[in-house]
Amino acid sequence: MSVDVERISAVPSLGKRPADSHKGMFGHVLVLAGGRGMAGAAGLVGASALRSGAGLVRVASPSEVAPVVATFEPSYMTYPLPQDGDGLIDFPASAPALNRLIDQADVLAVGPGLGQSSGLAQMVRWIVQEVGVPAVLDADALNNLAEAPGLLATASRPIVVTPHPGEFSRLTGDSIAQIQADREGKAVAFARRSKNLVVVLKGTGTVVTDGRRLFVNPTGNPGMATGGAGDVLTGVIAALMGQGMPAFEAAVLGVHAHGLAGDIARQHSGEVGLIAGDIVDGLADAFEALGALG
Ligand SMILES: NC(=O)C1=CN([C@@H]2O[C@H](COP(=O)(O)OP(=O)(O)OC[C@H]3O[C@@H](n4cnc5c(N)ncnc54)[C@H](OP(=O)(O)O)[C@@H]3O)[C@@H](O)[C@H]2O)[C@@H](O)CC1
Ligand SMILES: Nc1ncnc2c1ncn2[C@@H]1O[C@H](COP(=O)(O)OP(=O)(O)O)[C@@H](O)[C@H]1O
Ligand SMILES: [Mg+2]
Repeated sequence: MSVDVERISAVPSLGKRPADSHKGMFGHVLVLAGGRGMAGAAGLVGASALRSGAGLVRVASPSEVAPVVATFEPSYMTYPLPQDGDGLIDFPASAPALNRLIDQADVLAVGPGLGQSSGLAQMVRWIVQEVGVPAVLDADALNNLAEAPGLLATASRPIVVTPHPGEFSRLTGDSIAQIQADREGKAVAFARRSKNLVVVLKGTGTVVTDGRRLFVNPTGNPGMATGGAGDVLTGVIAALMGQGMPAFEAAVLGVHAHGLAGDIARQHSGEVGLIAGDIVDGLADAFEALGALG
């Protein structure tokens, strides 16, 4: 179906770092992710944000999950939050700690592995409505918003949402088949709910749109159909926003670099053996390649 938007094919680049760079110049990312049994999701977001150039990454998770997340990667910091009986972040009990962490953050990456609860639904609504820091919302951040997707229209700062078709179906009420039949049109319509909203509708040929512009990603491969591949994308886009890229540009570069990292990972692991950590490992070469082109 044809959509009335400006089609973008050029991929923005990060630019060269000045010789006197320091980590304060490249953004502090706060990751809110992980729940009982899903420590890996938090680790993948944090590691991919670091591999995408973030100056500093903090990962906050439920108290039983945070020490596990800490064992994956020494280069990010981890913060245990009060948890409920199911091992999920307890909100509003976590609000004071979250306020302190958010004060130190340039961008939030929220959702992978969080789980769903009434407290988490309250937390995500609070983040959308009350918190002024730009954010990437993925996975359970979106599932917890499914009862009130209209709140995204009220966003007063840039928000990037990164649903796969199943999550987009929960947000919009359309079936997965309806979404897949009109990926561009559905993504553009949703993005037009707010001037601050960027939609990244994932899957083969991921669609990125702010409602005015549209990019369809050519990179990536079926080896990326593996658990955690999307968690990696969340960290990539957040890191690029933290480095000062506007949300739409960060989403376009992030999606492109993530797919390229997957293509690089395929050279080593093949499509069958590829796992999400291989995509994290491919990011360094992907950004090197894009830097050389840009
Ligand atoms: N290591 C960890 O800790 C990991 C933790 N993770 C965390 O797990 C949580 C649950 O997330 P999830 O995505 O696995 O489950 P869910 O939202 O029910 O999605 C499945 C539904 O979506 C659909 N669907 C999806 N893609 C589609 C496509 N391209 N095209 C078409 N349909 C598509 C699919 O449809 P189906 O094929 O079944 O018809 C099905 O209905 C979440 O918090 C996540 O962050 C994971 O990241 C893994 C690693
Ligand atoms: N066949 C494919 N071609 C290109 N990209 C793919 C393919 N399959 C999956 N991906 C990418 O992998 C990621 C999967 O994300 P998601 O479904 O959220 O996984 P998870 O929640 O397990 O991390 C998305 O970025 C998606 O575009
Ligand atoms: Mg996902």
